[in-house]
Amino acid sequence: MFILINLKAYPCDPVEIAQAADTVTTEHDADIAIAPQAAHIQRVADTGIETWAQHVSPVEHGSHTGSTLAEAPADAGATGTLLNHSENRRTLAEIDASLDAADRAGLSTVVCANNPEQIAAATSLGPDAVAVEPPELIGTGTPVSQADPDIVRDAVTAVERVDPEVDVYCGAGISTGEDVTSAKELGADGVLLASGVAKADDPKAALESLIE
Ligand SMILES: O=C(CO)COP(=O)(O)O
Repeated sequence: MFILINLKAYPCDPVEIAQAADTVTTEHDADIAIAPQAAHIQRVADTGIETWAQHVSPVEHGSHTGSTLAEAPADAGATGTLLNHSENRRTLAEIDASLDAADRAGLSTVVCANNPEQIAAATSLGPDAVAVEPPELIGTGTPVSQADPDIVRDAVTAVERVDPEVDVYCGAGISTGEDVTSAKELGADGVLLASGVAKADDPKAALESLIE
């Protein structure tokens, strides 16, 4: 199971979390990546942990002040990017153009979506993976795999119908190894989480509990 940890804009130490994730990854042969703030990508990537951007803009080189050109996080060491997170929703046209930008920069892609219908639409754009995250469960500590298992099952079915090559992740409220196992049993290839690690008093212990 791939475990992608989105640090959002939480007041955490991204390098401390990255170092802990790198240690846990090595000690337990786990598959963990960290998505920090854009300005922290280089320092996080320098720890050796797989590093992702939280978003890249749907632009090429040019007059795009304030945008995140896909090549910038890639140059800083990122190998993938989230797109269309629930807290950063984009139009279908923008997601499509951001996917082109990520491809151009050699970044892997996960397109987030609220429900199986949006997951089907996102899958049709050809990302590497999609992630279903019901917004009402984000940050609650109540795992989607427990509160709404059908949304995960239906997302998996939707992806199989549109493009079985695309991986399916789920997220919202995930914080324990049990949650990760439940997600796997529902057919997910990975999980996306944030507060369970970014807000933990002991991020290393939180990471270890995820892969138990
Ligand atoms: O939005 C999320 C990951 O991108 C999920 O957040 P929580 O893990 O805090 O529920």
